[in-house]
Amino acid sequence: MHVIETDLQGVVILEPQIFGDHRGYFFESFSQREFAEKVCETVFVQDNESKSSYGVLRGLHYQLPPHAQSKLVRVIRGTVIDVAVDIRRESPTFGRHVAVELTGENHRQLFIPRGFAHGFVVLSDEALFQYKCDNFYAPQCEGAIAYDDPALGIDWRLPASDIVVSEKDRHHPLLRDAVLFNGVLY
Ligand SMILES: Cc1cn([C@H]2C[C@H](O)[C@@H](COP(=O)(O)OP(=O)(O)O[C@H]3O[C@H](C)C(=O)[C@H](O)[C@H]3O)O2)c(=O)[nH]c1=O
Repeated sequence: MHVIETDLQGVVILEPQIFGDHRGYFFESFSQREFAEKVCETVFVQDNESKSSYGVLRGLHYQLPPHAQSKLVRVIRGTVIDVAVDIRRESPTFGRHVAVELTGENHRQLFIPRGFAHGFVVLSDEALFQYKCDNFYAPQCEGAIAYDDPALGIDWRLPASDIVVSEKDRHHPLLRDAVLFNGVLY
């Protein structure tokens, strides 16, 4: 597995070693040993899967401490732009984001540590999205910020008219207000 640093400390891209042959391909999609050796010691406790059609945007979500989650995300089929936003108020990269294209072909994964909001948008007709979390779902501690907050400057690569969100994701605060009204994000 090859690890690629990003502009945000701790957010890394993982490129697994793919073994292709006349039958197709094989790769280890996750190894606790290699992850601990090359990324960090964390124990994932929950696997999630979601399927979304073209234009669906899920995010920008996070869980507040003590239920904050690190996530290891990947696309089984399709293409997404996956985004992590630093929401740690004391961080020198507070409010900065990385955006990475994850596809069923490039097999890339993104590790998003605790302290980041996460979301993705689907560029293909459909995307099958799978991810590991190192803390359980805690809806009472869910937080979110507006995916289209101008201060974040995220290029979702689609016309706004193509973006499809849940009713919930239509009404999240700007990061600036979330800091004010959510108190400490982190
Ligand atoms: C996240 C989650 C949801 N659910 C249930 C709750 C709802 O009845 C249903 C759909 O939930 P939601 O609309 O919050 O799903 P997403 O919009 O994909 O939320 C996720 O979107 C972004 C991309 C994230 O990184 C988070 O993991 C998560 O917030 O699944 C569960 O039972 N367990 C869970 O861990």
